[in-house]
Amino acid sequence: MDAPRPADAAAALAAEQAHLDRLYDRLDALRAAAGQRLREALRETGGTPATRAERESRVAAHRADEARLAAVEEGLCFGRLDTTDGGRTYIGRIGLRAEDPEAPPLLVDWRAPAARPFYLATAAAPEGVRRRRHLRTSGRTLRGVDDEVLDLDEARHGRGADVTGEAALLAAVAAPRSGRMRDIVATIQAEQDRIIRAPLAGTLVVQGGPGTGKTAVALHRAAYLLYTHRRELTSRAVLIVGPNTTFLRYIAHVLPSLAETGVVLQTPGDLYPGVSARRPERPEVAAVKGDRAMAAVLAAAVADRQVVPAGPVEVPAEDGPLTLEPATVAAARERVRRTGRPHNLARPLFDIEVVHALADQVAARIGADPLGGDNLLTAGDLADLRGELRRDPGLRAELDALWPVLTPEELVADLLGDRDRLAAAAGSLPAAQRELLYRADGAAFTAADAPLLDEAAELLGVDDRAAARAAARARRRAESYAEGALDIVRGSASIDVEDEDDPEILAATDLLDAAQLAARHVDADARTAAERAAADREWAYGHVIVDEAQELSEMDWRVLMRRCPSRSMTIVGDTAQTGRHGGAASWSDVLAPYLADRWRLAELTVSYRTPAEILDVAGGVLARIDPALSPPAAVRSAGVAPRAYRVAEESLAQEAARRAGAELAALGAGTVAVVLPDDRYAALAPAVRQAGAAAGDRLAVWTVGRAKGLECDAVVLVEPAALVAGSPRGWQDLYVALTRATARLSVVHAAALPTPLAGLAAG
Ligand SMILES: Nc1ncnc2c1ncn2[C@@H]1O[C@H](COP(=O)(O)OP(=O)(O)OP(=O)(O)O)[C@@H](O)[C@H]1O
Repeated sequence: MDAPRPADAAAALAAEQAHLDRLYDRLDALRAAAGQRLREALRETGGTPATRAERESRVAAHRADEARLAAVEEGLCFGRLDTTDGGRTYIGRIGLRAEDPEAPPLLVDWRAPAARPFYLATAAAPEGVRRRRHLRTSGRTLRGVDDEVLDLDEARHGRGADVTGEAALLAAVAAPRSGRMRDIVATIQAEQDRIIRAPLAGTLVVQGGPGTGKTAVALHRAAYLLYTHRRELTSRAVLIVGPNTTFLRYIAHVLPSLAETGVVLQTPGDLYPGVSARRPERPEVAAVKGDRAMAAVLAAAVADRQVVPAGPVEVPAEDGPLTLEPATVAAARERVRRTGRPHNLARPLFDIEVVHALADQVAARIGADPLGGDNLLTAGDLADLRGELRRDPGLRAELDALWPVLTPEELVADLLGDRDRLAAAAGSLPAAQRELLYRADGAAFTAADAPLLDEAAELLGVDDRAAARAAARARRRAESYAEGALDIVRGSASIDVEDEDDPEILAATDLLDAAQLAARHVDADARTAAERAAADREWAYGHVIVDEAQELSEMDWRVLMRRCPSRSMTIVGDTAQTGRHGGAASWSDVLAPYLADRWRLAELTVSYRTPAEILDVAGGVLARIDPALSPPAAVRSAGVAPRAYRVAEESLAQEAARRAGAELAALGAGTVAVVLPDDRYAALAPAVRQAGAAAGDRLAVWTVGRAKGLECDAVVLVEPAALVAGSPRGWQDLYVALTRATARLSVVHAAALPTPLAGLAAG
């Protein structure tokens, strides 16, 4: 095929640069306008509470606009589609229209239907696309273009450059990594695009090996769904759950650059609002807490707090002491339990039952007819008697002891901190597991406690009558304020409107009554849906995305399913990487309790991170996990074989630091991670960090748990045998550790290497 003449190529580049310039001019104009609107809104002052709230939300919207336009500066336009009918479409991070609304769009958003062929068209199925062009830019300058000619006729006649889209992909995947994830909008692959644009409804599971882009796809799907179902999802918000805060920091910047809001990012430990469960937990304890058996344990713990006294209890009362018989309490408890109400919400019913029984007791004593006839007390007397009893502080204290109103935090802390309570509620668990649950120190909550707290909240119910009464009081206050405001409007109507009786003229009072005006005032909650969602345990999200989903426990799943009653979910993960005891072994096991088989599976098969040389080694480890599994195909090879360095035990830290230094030098740019087994972390991490301090944030020191979902350019893996021996999921941990690198892997060890690594060339 003939290459285009240099003069033609230069002219084509100049034409593209001119188009880019037009796009950036338009972007600048939009940014200036957004800035102007923001400044104007900020200058406004005063007004009623309602107008102030309205202004605050306008300011927030203008700020979001400014941020959205600033975030697309780099790589604003990255593609061009030429269609067989002569059409030409530029694809970019956002859509841009010319000032003239009739003119064709200057730039089409990558999420719009018109952009789809950019990701899907192939020579075999060109979808009307003649040529796909990738634009390589840095800042506002065009550096070059890569063309794929999909019209075979044109390709045969040698028009168009013979460069494929692979160039852009390979450049992207081989670029050095920083500590932040980048978006992949310019190079989304067809199998990824199908997942990103899958319908909103239903549950989609995305299974794929390390580096196949699961996280990238999940984030781009969030952006796509928010774009396509904007109204529905910005009001209900999208929840993205990732394994730990390091991971959330790593991905947090991808979404703003995709210009999205309405997203809540949380770890499983954050899902119970108000408690940020960060305390570390031993894996075997987390395993017990994560088992679904804990749901029954918590239900039993609640039941255990509904006490029947061992013998009769004397309750001091005004007209002489009363006796509360165990049988009376047991009968009251039974009747209340049968209502199925949550514990706290059932308490008033329990009070009524007990008060009735005691009132009958008093009535029998003071109203008995000496002649043996019916009781002499009237219904009114009896009601008075019950009222007195209800207010009696002695009886209230007794009721509090028999059926205490509890917060979830109290229930869980009391249970875990008391062996007797554990024995009563967790009798179905083996004694060793009960002992693991016990904690003597009453310390802060861990991530594995968060789903227990959430479950406890479900079982206890929130008695929000006090809050509802307060809200009603606030509403009444606001209504009387609004009534006053409307009076003023009515009073001044004759001044504002010349002809009061003109039916064509609507006064404020025709459109609003005090209650409506007050409701506007009270409901003006300036928080975004995402902020409200994060603070509300009962929020039902519009869509939930779970990353590294294989790490969630059965109890975590119960929480997530409660947050997403519609089951509109995207679940991404890799069951071969499950590190948590009690994490997912198969997706059907995880989902069956909630969905039976009503979920769809999509698979990703190509690794864009890990080069062929490293995947070869990882493949041997994967075979140890399950001989039926094979690693994803590598999109490229790095040209460097992994190496092993054997040293004496006491030199592990020193050698790891030395290797890290050598890798940093070999890479030039990019990041290195030293991955340590959990049981060596405390001993080795400080020395490695100190030795590598000069590298700054180009060097990270991770345990495997921390490394989940992250990547770097070179990995120095220390003592893999300890990694394998350190956990029942040791092989999975090794598989994760090996597959973090985009380019280079070295292994530093004192003990013999695990068999699949035994063939590594010695360094
Ligand atoms: N289409 C693509 N174009 C460019 N880069 C891509 C593409 N798909 C994935 N990548 C890159 O490959 C790397 C791995 O992606 P990602 O972290 O999403 O994989 P993963 O499947 O979640 O991996 P793991 O299972 O290890 O967590 C990232 O750097 C990502 O940006």
